[in-house]
Amino acid sequence: MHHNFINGQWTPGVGTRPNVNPSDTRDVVGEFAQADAAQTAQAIAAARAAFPAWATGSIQARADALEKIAAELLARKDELGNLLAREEGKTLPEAVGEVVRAGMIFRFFAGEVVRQCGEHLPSVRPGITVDVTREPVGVVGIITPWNFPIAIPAWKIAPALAYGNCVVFKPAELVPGSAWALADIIARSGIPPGVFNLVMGPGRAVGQTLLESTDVNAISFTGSISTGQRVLATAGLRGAKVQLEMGGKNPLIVLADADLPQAVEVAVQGSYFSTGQRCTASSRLIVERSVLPAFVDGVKARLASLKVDDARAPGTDIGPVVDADQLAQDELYIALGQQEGCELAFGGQRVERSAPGFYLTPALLVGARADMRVAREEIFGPVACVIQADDYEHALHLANDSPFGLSAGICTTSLKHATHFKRHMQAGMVMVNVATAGVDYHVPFGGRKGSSVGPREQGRYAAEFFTTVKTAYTQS
Ligand SMILES: NC(=O)c1ccc[n+]([C@@H]2O[C@H](COP(=O)([O-])OP(=O)(O)OC[C@H]3O[C@@H](n4cnc5c(N)ncnc54)[C@H](O)[C@@H]3O)[C@@H](O)[C@H]2O)c1
Ligand SMILES: O=S(=O)(O)c1ccc(CO)cc1
Repeated sequence: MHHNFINGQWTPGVGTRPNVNPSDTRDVVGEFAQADAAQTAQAIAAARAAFPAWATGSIQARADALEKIAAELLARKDELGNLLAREEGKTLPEAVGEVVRAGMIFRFFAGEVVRQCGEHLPSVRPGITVDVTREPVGVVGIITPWNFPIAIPAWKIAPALAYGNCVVFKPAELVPGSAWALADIIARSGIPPGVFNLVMGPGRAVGQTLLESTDVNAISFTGSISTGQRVLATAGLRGAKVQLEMGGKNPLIVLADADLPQAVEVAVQGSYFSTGQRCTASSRLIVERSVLPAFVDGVKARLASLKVDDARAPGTDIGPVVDADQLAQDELYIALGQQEGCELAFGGQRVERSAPGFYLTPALLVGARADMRVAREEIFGPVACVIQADDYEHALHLANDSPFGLSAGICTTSLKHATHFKRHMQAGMVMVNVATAGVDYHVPFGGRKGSSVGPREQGRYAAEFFTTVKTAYTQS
């Protein structure tokens, strides 16, 4: 049994929930505690009580704790990657890579603890000086989705702790294993009781309590648009600081002058790896007319070479979809795309493997138009659609015609078009001859329009959300 971690104690929940392997639904990864609103309130109270000492305590102790967490994550990358692949379904190399990303994030923020700085300025008034400093926000509620079970928690928890905040962490119901393992490592890192708390359980009980509690000063959320809107309406309305990372409908433009084999690889990597379950996945492939047939043939040939199988089997390129609901959603959109007039040029079929799992072949819809639902709504599976463009200007117009603005890419050998695209694409992250998915851990991450609310995550920009600025005037 895996308990919640509240005020330095492993604490049984009010119920339990099994964690099921999507590659083999007969395999139960473990039983995990489920909290209710009252237990969540205990965690919030513990974080509140721990905050004054943690916020003003030794920064060396903070840095040492984060470095210890980083070192253990990196040392156990294979074991934790195996757990992650087993509970979420991304392939073993992808899962090990995610654990390494989590370790590097903790290492980065261990360094940031001792690199915090402020400003000392002259005042416009004689005899007065001004200091601008950053202070922690307080108690931070961290609410995460299932698709990056350890990296997303790491990139919220590490900066929260580094800048002196206390944390109540509520992971997604589908992937408590990696969250629990991370909590276990944090619990042994030397941080005082109450500074970090893990509360597993349903969004409507645990998450909602975090949103409503006036003892929670900030909410950092990654997940769906609908839940994000609820976070904004509840926590935002009561004045909490709110950071939302939500969906994407990320375009990849392929121009006639692109290196075509490279463009095919960039498209396949971005659209289908990690089973397409990345908010940065390329789900709209916007292709200039003259190269469209060759591009589609290239993508189909590459997809045919991919092995869809158990996430942990050697040689698997694409693991299963995360659960039955997501599989049904993927299939619904594939059928909808065909009803809207697309041709299903490849895949989109359930496949049987040696064990019962949620296996779907990567689907390519050709002949999409910008107004179709498959071209506007996030599917969050191994499904991409191809939209024809007349030229670069048309392609850019189509790419920007979206309620989302997270990541966007272009494949071209034209410096002129690449430069124009980087400036005029309305997205938080733009890529030239690089997949829309696959980002560094030390630079800002986030989007525009309906994709994100609040300051960027990651790198030094994380300080914007996890600290609040103070201006001090001193008459000498
Ligand atoms: N932009 C990004 O950085 C990014 C990254 C990964 C995933 N996503 C998005 O996440 C979605 C998939 O993840 P998901 O299905 O886990 O999303 P989700 O919104 O269903 O759940 C996210 C988290 O919110 C919690 N939650 C649910 N109801 C809640 C409530 N009433 N109050 C508070 N918390 C509540 C869930 O329990 C979970 O922990 C996709 O839409 C994807 O685009 C975005
Ligand atoms: O684009 S990816 O590098 O795959 C990536 C990693 C982590 C996250 C977390 O939101 C998103 C995208």
